[in-house]
Amino acid sequence: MASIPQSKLPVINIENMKPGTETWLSACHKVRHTLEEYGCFMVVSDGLSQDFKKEVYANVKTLFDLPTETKMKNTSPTPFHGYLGPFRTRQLYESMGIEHATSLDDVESFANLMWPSGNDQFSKTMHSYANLVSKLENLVRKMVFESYGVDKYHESFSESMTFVLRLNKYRPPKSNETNLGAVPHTDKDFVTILSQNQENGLEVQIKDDEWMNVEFLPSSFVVMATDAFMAWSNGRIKSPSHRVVMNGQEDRYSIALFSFKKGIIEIPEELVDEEHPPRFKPFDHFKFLEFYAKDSRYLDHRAIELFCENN
Ligand SMILES: O=C(O)CCC(=O)C(=O)O
Ligand SMILES: [Fe+2]
Repeated sequence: MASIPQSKLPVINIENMKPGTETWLSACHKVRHTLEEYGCFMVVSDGLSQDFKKEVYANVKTLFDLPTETKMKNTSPTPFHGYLGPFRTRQLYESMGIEHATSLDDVESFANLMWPSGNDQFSKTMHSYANLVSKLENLVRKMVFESYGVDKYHESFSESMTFVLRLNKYRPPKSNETNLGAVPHTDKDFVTILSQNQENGLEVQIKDDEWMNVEFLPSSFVVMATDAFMAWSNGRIKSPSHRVVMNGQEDRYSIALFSFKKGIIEIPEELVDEEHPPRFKPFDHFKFLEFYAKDSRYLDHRAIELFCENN
């Protein structure tokens, strides 16, 4: 079991390992056990150099500096995939979505919407970022599948994955405003991978009444499990509740890569037995997202429970 120093997210090294080696297998188990216990961990990645990160966040800031009516052109038929302006439960928040961000054409289409003659630098940078992070997403899933002995499903699962890159901005609160940038919630994609500029604010609920302040290390990402990943694992993996609290005086920017599976997610038969009867019926991931967009009565894991019960 991963042991963690008091109030620090576990940091796991998952890069530069050869599948099949003992180091690899032991890392796979560590990833799985940490996701079962905490639902999230931190990865320090060679790919996120200080220079690259600066370039990524400079581009994100340029994007948010555009007029609101331009940003509102970022629309999508899929819920939570386009522009989100500040709203009642997220007054400090503004967010944009780049769908299929691992395809350069799609990032360019997004940039063409935002800037009349496109923005090559933005497109190249965000596309490289999306590729780096989607590789990490793939690796995390592979490690968990392998640790559960269901690696044979990994490849076909990966072929059905699609990614949206969500760029977030949180402004500091005015004196009469709440400092809650994002209310407590669990994520509805499959694996979330987060980074931030230098401003902290993410908090993860470790126990009922205990919120852990996440301090991102340089070059780090936070890997977070979700309701869909929890359901796939028949309830073994934790979908941690998290929130954003703005204590600083500077704008906070973060980027979330959300992965979604096109089609049905079902519990592998290997994770079902007499002691572990299936807790979730097979479900269509995007239909779950549509359901959640219409019925957001529960922001936490109860949403997937309700959806699977009634579909
Ligand atoms: O900004 C962050 O660090 C977290 C964002 C988040 O939780 C989300 O977009 O679901
Ligand atoms: Fe989230």
